[in-house]
Amino acid sequence: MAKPLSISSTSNEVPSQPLQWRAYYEMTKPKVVALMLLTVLVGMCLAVPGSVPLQPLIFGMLGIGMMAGAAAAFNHLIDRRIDGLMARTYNRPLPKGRVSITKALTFSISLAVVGFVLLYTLVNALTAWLTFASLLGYAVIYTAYLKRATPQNIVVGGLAGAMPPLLGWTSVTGEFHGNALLLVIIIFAWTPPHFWALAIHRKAEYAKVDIPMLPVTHGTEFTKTCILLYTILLAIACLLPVLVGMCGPVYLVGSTLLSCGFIYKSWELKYADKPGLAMQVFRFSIYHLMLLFIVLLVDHYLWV
Ligand code: HEM
Ligand SMILES: CC(C)=CCC/C(C)=C/CC/C(C)=C/COP(=O)(O)OP(=O)(O)O
Repeated sequence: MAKPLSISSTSNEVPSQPLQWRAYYEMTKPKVVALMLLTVLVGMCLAVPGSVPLQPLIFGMLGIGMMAGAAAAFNHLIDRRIDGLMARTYNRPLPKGRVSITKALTFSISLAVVGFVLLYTLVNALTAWLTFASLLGYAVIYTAYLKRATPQNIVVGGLAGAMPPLLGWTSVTGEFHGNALLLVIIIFAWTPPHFWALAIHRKAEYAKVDIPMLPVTHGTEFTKTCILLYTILLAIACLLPVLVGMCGPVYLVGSTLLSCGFIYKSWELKYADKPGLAMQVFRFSIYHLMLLFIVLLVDHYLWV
């Protein structure tokens, strides 16, 4: 927390060329997009029995990945001022002046346009428009508006981040299906405990830049209660695929173990008086979602 804070949000110093690709790569939030692409892939695999047709598989992953990366880059652009003031983000390419605003804008728009054209021409129009709506949901509705407007910002804004399994599904089938929506609901319920755990740890920084994250507006204890309640809601949501007959026993056992682990960590966060628990919950959430979708995939190929 005692890191030096960057100040300039407009510096246009750009370092020598060879390392610049790293700055662009960083703006796409590659680890977040990688986990999203896993959920896209699982959405594709669950949409059809047997193997996924190659064209939607390749160009769907590519187009959705590019548009999600573009959305993340727009987030870097819009948030460059507050990012420069927070210890977690002050080193990002825009506040540090590693990439100019004009170049970042050109990069984001190009990535979004190429991604959209790939999806529209080589996958299908429904997926292209749904992905575009997700991009707008994250870059415009969440980042530019909700984030600064309400402590429920990430609950509503989380819908954009929850869309990838549906995007994978429609890439392959060209139509909506209730089962894909169940996967969206799971990520939607997962997002608040994922983010609020981090927000507890970074509460002072969000307060400093006037972003009304839940721990800032309603306090740490209230946020811990909400995390626990959402984790229980998530456990219920994780049972829905079994209840509709979409998944089998491997998923039931795997997801139940993961749910118990997550509830245990959230319970501990609320009731144990130990330091570092908030970041443990945050890290656990990432492994939880990754393993959950791997288990979905394993179950699908063993079950179908
Ligand atoms: C509105 C919804 C979401 C919010 C507000 C949010 C917030 C965040 C934040 C602030 C971080 C950065 C932590 C850091 O810099 O140390 C982060 C990390 C991460 N998030 Fe989320 N997240 C959301 C949705 C998602 C979704 C839908 C996924 C994947 C499906 C995801 C996957 C990840 C991963 C993998 C990381 C770790 C990245 C790294 O280590 O570089 N997040 N999240
Ligand atoms: C097309 C499509 C599927 C779009 C989804 C795009 C996407 C990358 C969503 C990620 C959600 C996320 C990391 C939110 C954190 O933003 P923040 O501004 O609260 O966090 P930060 O301070 O780390 O930037």
